[in-house]
Amino acid sequence: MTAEVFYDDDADLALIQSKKVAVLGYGSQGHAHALSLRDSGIDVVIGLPEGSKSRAKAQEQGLRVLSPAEASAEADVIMVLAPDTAQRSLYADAIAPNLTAGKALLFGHGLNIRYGFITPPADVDVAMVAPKGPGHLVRRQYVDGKGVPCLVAVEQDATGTAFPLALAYTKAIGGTRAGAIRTTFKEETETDLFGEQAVLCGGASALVQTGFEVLTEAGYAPEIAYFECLHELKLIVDLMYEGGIARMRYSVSDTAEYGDYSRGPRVVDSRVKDEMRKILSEIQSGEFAREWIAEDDAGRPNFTKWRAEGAAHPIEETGKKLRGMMSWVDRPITETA
Ligand SMILES: NC(=O)C1=CN([C@@H]2O[C@H](COP(=O)(O)OP(=O)(O)OC[C@H]3O[C@@H](n4cnc5c(N)ncnc54)[C@H](OP(=O)(O)O)[C@@H]3O)[C@@H](O)[C@H]2O)C=CC1
Ligand SMILES: CC[C@](O)(C(C)=O)C(=O)O
Ligand SMILES: [Mg+2]
Ligand SMILES: [Mg+2]
Repeated sequence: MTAEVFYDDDADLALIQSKKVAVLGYGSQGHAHALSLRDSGIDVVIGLPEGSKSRAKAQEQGLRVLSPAEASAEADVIMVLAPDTAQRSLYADAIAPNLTAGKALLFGHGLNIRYGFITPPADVDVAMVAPKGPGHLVRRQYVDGKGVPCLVAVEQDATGTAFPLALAYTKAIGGTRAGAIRTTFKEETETDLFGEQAVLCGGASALVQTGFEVLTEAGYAPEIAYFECLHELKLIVDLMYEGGIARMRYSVSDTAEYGDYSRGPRVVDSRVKDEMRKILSEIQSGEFAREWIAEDDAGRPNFTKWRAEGAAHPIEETGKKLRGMMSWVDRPITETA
C-alpha cells in the first residue's frame, strides 16, 4: 500500500494558531516542539513538575511554565513529551482530571496508547505527531528553514477534525516541509521501536563498537579504528541519505563496493535476520514494553549499568580526543539549535 504523504500546502496553520497548546516535558522533543510552535505564532505553555531541572531552560527561552495539571487545564491541545515511562502517572495525575470534552491529546510516540498504559475518554481527540529524528535536530532543521519528516496518526476522532489539527501542528514544527506520512499508533510504535533497537541505535552502536574492538584487539591504532568505524560512517550514511545505498556505492571505490556485496551479508547474516525477527515479535506482543516499564519501576538497574558501561567503552575516550581537534564536528546540542 502506498503511503499518503502531506506537505506544507496540505496543512492549514490557522487550525493550530487558534488553539492554546500545552507541551508537557521540555527535553529533546519538548523544547523543539515548544520553540518551533512559538516561532510559528502559536500560544504555547510548558507543563513541568515543581523541581524539574528543565524549568529553568524553558524560562530562559522566554516560555511560560506551569505545573502539568495547570498547563493541561489551560490548553485546548495537550502534547505529551515526557519520557514514555513517566506518561502513565502524568496522565492519571495531571492530564485526565483536566481533559474535558473536545480537547486534543497528542503524543510524539505511541507506546502508552498502543500497549494500553493510557486510555483516554471517548470525547477527546487522540492523535500523534512523531518526528522521525532526534529532537535537537528537529529544532535545528526548523531554524534552518528545513524539516524532519513526521508520522501523523489519529487514534480517536471525537471532533471530526483530529487529522487536520495534527497536520497543522506538524506544519508548525517544520514537519510538512519534509513530508508527513499518515499512519496508525500501532504502525508507528512497532516500527519506531524496531528501528531504534535493531538498526538506528542498537544495531548501529553494536556494529561500530564491535568493528572498533576487532581492529584494536588486532593491534591497530585506536585513532585509525575510530575514523574507520565511527567518523567515516557519517560520511557514508550522508550519501545514503542523499541518494540511497546506490549513491553510496557509486561514490565508493569498486574495491569497497565488491567488499560490500561479498562481505556485508556475512556480517549481517541469516542469524542476525532471525534475531531481528525475534526482536520484532517481542515488540508486537508487548513483551518489550512490559519489560521496559518494569525496568523503570524497579529504578532502572540494568539501564544504569549499561549506560555506565557504554560511556566507559574505549571508543569514547579515543573519540573525545580526536573530536577535540575538529572544532566543526563537536557541535553542541543546545536548546536554540
Ligand atoms: N528523543 C527523541 O528525539 C524522540 C522522542 N520521541 C518521543 O518523545 C517523547 C519525549 O521523549 P524525549 O524528548 O526523548 O524525552 P527527554 O527525556 O529528552 O525529556 C523529557 C522531559 O520531560 C520532563 N519530565 C519528566 N517527568 C515529567 C513529568 N512527570 N511531567 C512532565 N514532564 C516531565 C523532563 O524534565 P526533567 O528535566 O525534570 O527530567 C524533560 O524535560 C517520548 O514519547 C519519546 O518516545 C519521539 C521521537 C524522537
Ligand atoms: C531513533 C530513536 C528515536 O526513535 C528517534 C530519535 O526517533 C527515539 O525514540 O529517540
Ligand atoms: Mg524514532
Ligand atoms: Mg523512538
